[in-house]
Amino acid sequence: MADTVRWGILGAGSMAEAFARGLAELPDAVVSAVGSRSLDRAKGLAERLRIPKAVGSVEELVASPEVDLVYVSTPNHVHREHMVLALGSGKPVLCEKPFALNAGEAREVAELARSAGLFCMEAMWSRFIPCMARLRELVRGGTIGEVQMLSAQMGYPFEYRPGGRLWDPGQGGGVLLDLGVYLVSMALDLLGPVEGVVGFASMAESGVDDRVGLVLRHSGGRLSNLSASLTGATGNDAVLSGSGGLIRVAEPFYRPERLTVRSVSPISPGADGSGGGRLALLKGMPVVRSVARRIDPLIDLARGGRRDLVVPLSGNGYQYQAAEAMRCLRAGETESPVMPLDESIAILDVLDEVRRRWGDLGSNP
Ligand SMILES: NC(=O)C1=CN([C@@H]2O[C@H](COP(=O)(O)OP(=O)(O)OC[C@H]3O[C@@H](n4cnc5c(N)ncnc54)[C@H](OP(=O)(O)O)[C@@H]3O)[C@@H](O)[C@H]2O)C=CC1
Ligand SMILES: O=C1CO[C@H](CO)[C@@H](O)[C@@H]1O
Repeated sequence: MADTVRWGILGAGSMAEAFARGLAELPDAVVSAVGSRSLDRAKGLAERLRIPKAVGSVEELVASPEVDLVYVSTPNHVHREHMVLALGSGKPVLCEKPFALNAGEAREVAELARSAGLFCMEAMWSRFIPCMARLRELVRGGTIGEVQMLSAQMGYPFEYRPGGRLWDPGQGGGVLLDLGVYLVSMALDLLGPVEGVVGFASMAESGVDDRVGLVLRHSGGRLSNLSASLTGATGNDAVLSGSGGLIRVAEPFYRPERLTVRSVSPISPGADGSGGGRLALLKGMPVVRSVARRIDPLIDLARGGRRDLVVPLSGNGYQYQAAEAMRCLRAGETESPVMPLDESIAILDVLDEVRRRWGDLGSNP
């Protein structure tokens, strides 16, 4: 492999452009070709970003000899087909989220990539943002004790456009596949494998899910409480709770630059329920005991302290996942340890189960 990795971008829409702009942060990456169904659209992007080659079909793009690595940024319903074409042409692949429409499709692609010995990864860019790497370090280092729960939300009031990719069931639209995928990815990343899931949704007129609420049960009794919306604003932040404190991941949690860590020491109620070990402290305070009991957790927060950690990102943040794909390619690794194929399959297993249960629970029309 030459020093510079030559990317071929499949799709010429908004994400294709954002990804190409992100790549500009990497001195050892170039975009050598872009392809879309419409040659004009591919040419438009090529002109704007000075990409040397534009083609008007998926087949031409994946067959291009000047492409080392294909980035798939077409709509969800064609991810499987486009990855199969790229891998079939002997090209490693980075594919936009969601990796596929369901876990069955994801397993098929994973098998193909593995049997061909080619690199393949879902472009779950949030996992590669430096602040998220720092969060994983904190969690593994026991900063908040035993990690027990995640609460996260993601939502924006998108304009309702029935033919658009978000709203069209035929293109794999819906909030679960567009935004829910980030929430479930984060939950799996931080709390481990999922053993059970329940969820409710509201449905848009077009037939896609436009709001969802999920509870995931992870191994060891850990829980995630997740919600997503295509119709309204949410906090877009996340809180990870542990036996010894909590970490707040600042908005937007999928591309964060700040973590707030709060330590909370254990509350051990005495025989009289007055706060036990805190008694000495409480006694010194000019408050009655019943009030002290109520503010005990707040005292703990104040004593444990609060730390803000700022971990800035550069550019638009899409380059970090690309850098990992390039590292893997050079190292001869066919999967990234940060986002292996089994993780993409596990995410879709959860999304499949939620969708299956909606029917079971009769929560939707
Ligand atoms: N990581 C992130 O932050 C984001 C990720 N995404 C993901 O990126 C993907 C694309 O989204 P976005 O860029 O917004 O979508 P756009 O509609 O803006 O672009 C889609 C592109 O795919 C092409 N295309 C559509 N259908 C086909 C087909 N059947 N065969 C070949 N090309 C096709 C279109 O070109 P043509 O007109 O020529 O067909 C167009 O260039 C989605 O999977 C989405 O989930 C999206 C936004 C943000
Ligand atoms: O992946 C995504 C990231 O966030 C966007 C909202 O800002 C989504 O619409 C998009 O699909």
